[in-house]
Amino acid sequence: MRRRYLDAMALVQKYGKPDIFLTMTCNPMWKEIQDNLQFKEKPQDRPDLLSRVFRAKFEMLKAELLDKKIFGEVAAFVYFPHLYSLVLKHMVHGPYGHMGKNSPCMKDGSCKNHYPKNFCEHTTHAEDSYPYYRRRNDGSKITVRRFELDNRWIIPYNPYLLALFDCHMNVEICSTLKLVKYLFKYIFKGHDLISFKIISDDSRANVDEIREFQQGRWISPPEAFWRIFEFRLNEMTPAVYTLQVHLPGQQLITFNKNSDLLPLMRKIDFSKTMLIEFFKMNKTNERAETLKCFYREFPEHFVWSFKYKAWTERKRKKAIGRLVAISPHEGERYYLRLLLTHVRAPTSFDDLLTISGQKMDCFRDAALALGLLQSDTYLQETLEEAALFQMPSSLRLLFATILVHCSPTDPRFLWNKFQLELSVDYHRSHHLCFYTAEEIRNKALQEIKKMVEQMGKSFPDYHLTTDIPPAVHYDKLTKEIECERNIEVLAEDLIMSSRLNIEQRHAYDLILQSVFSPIGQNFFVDGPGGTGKTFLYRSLLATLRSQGHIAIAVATSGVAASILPGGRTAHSRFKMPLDFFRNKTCQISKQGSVARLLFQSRLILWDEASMAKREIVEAFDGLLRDIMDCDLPFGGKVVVFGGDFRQTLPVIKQATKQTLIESSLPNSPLWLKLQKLHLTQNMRAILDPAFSEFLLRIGEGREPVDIDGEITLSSEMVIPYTDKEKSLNRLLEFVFPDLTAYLKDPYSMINRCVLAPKNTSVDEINDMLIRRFPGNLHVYVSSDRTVDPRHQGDYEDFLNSQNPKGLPPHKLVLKENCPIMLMRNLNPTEGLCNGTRLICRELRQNTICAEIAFGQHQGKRIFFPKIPMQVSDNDKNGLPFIRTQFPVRVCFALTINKSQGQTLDYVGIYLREPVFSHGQLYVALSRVKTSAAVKILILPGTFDGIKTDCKTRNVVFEEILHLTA
Ligand SMILES: Nc1ncnc2c1ncn2[C@@H]1O[C@H](COP(=O)(O)OP(=O)(O)OP(=O)(O)O)[C@@H](O)[C@H]1O
Repeated sequence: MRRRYLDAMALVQKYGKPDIFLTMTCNPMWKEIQDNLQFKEKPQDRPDLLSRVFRAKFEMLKAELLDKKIFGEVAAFVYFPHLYSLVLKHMVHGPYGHMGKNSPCMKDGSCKNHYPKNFCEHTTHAEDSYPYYRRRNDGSKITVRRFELDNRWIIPYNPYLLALFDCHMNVEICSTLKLVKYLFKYIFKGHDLISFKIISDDSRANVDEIREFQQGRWISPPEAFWRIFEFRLNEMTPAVYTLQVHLPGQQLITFNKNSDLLPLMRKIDFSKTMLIEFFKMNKTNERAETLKCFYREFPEHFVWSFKYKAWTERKRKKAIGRLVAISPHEGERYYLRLLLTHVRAPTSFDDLLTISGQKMDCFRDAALALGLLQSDTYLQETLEEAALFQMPSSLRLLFATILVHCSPTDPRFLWNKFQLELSVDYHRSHHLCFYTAEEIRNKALQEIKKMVEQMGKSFPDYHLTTDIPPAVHYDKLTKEIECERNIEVLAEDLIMSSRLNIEQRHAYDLILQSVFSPIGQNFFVDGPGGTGKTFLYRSLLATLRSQGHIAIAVATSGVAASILPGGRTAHSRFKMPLDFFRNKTCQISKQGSVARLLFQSRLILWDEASMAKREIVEAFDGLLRDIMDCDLPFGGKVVVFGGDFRQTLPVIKQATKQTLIESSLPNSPLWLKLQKLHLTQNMRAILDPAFSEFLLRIGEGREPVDIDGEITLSSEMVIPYTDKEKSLNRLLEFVFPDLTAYLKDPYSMINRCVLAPKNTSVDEINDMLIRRFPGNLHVYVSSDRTVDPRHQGDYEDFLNSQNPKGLPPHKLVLKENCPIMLMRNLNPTEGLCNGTRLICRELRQNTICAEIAFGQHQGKRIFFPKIPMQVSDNDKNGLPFIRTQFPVRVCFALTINKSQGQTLDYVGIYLREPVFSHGQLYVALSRVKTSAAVKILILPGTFDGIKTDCKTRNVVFEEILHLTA
């Protein structure tokens, strides 16, 4: 068994990805086969032997099954060259639904395991989701209990391992935390249980419920066999060392309750513990000195001898270390643990206490000085630090951000302490305008109030002063309108209308005509990437705004919103609930200021509507009908949607192709109500018509594919793969040829980007580039806490290792002048949306000062505090926690989905794995103006024997293109 297990592991290592695990059901037959055949060679080298055995067994079982008339339970017979095997009944799910209404998997009328699955040409492993296994629509069918089932009903299995070991065995990609939990549950859940009822023959006897229902333990014959022979049922590898953590002089010892303590005390050498010896090794052992390990990494390189109480160099076997869990209630011991998890190669307790040459009084202070703990006064320190910059208007925005996003315990204290710094510019102008101290104070307060209200909060809730005049009701109602009216119209946008091409001009005229006619129409501007949809919106917005009308601009994604003047995400503008699944209405009061704004608007533009779920657009329709008291679509307002269904569709976690298509706008009844305006001329790639034509073929899935379903890219576009490091360097050098040059002009870097399908690849590239970027490295460590404080001690390391989507990393590594992206909608009115790109200007301990890099607010300086951010409840890690960190991440590289809508000068596409969803390859390629401005690196997959430099997958859901044709 063990050998088989190791063989299986070898196979997995040979064929599998590093992040996979193996589950298997024990089968005593293996041992029998092994004993009988006396395998000298590895089984996979002797397919002829296996073939004989399996063939014989196959025939035997088939006969038996036929004899017992349970043939229907054999789902499929699979033949491999040289290998014969059976796929037993549990490899097929069903029949259920109309074929078997009482199937145990039926819940609320459908299968809780989501069978039948969709057909799928390739196995794809999307981000944060289960893998979608290949299920070819090749016409194969099997009859199970009178019903014909095809590939959609087959439970994932690994044909090679199945044939080799002849048992239900599968290899799964360990894609989610839930799956890991499931694996452990499988191993530790114990023996199968059944509940049985004993019915008395004598029906008149008294009913004894306790006797009637008993829980019985049922052991299957194979399990009994394994237990009798004491074979191992599972094993864990690598070994895990539990590392002790103790305060100085507080070493732990264990002893028998009957031990005589005095001799014991004399016998034990307290000077030697795992921790103290770890310190000693870091001072005296050459290897330890060069390795500079964290305490938890030490057992990977050294072995602890319990007998001699010493670490020696590890020669064999793998092991990893984990520090014992310590609750924050334990005080100093907890802080010591915190330091040990973040400080490399400490040489003593004193060394841990010494930070920047200064010895701290306790471990807590040391952790605080290293920024590992969030001090009670961190907000105060943040404001103190930012005040030194002497930029009072930015300081007021920071103050408002702190009020709204950081929930200070005593806002009034902060106001009293910093009111001078917050109003210093009014003090300066005091000599010119003769303001009184009271007036100056009120002016600063009014401005903070305005910002707080822009962020959607009520200013009086913060109780900064008692004497601030309450807002006039009318002001409250018009504040959103005022904000919209204050959006600056740029001169370059104003002249755009004179530069429109014929198609754009046609759309522009039609839309404006509708705006000024009594009954508003609704449009959908449909055009491939680069045909100037955004160009058209900008000219429309500029024309209407310059005439004093209200035109609202929203986009589905933050990045696309940041490109439009005054743009906001549709979610923030229409107050869509974050958990749209539970609550499907916009949180806007009909009497409120947003409703008034929508009422008065002449035009509402919604960019990248192809990325929005149809339910969101339907909720928006409901909102407008309600506000306008009109049952026409969108309440009779002129609403212009725009997008391209060749590009990426809504992002829905774990969604199948079917769900994605069903959730997109063309499946809504509203789609038919929208007048379609088509743009066809690619203005972005106007100078490279061949490239423009190639892009369309990619977008519409017309580029020819080979037998593996892959397209071939031109060799000029592809970076040849030699080895990962060299090829990746070539890609990065293409996009960022001279990183030092960007120090002088960081703006020249903002239109260069590496794109990748998944966040993991994006993080890899960002990490490489930030280290190569010139300048001093600043590492900001987040403080992570569980929502339920009781779990803090147990999960601290785990939380730090988590990198959930939408949250900044635990270790945020930044340098001055590097590009960053905002990860929260801090203040959309001031240009601070989720997706806004900025340039880091100054990095302090508690504040980051950055400059908006793009769009209408370009050049504006902003201070960011650390903000507590919570992972969404429905996140798959199953453990809600709060991370306090700067709400930004480095953005040399972006995911393809985030780049949608942008025009870039140079793009490097990093395909560590192929694209996994509709439109991704098209979006990535179509960001640039010519084919010379894009390079692609395709890493060979785990199973690719030969190099496939120029071949890659292009995922196009033709169904959605047919719907919109
Ligand atoms: N009429 C025009 N004259 C000059 N340049 C134009 C015109 N229309 C579009 N462009 C330019 O073409 C590029 C692409 O335009 P735009 O971003 O508006 O396209 P898009 O259709 O919104 O693309 P995507 O679907 O990728 O978001 C931009 O650089 C834009 O300035």
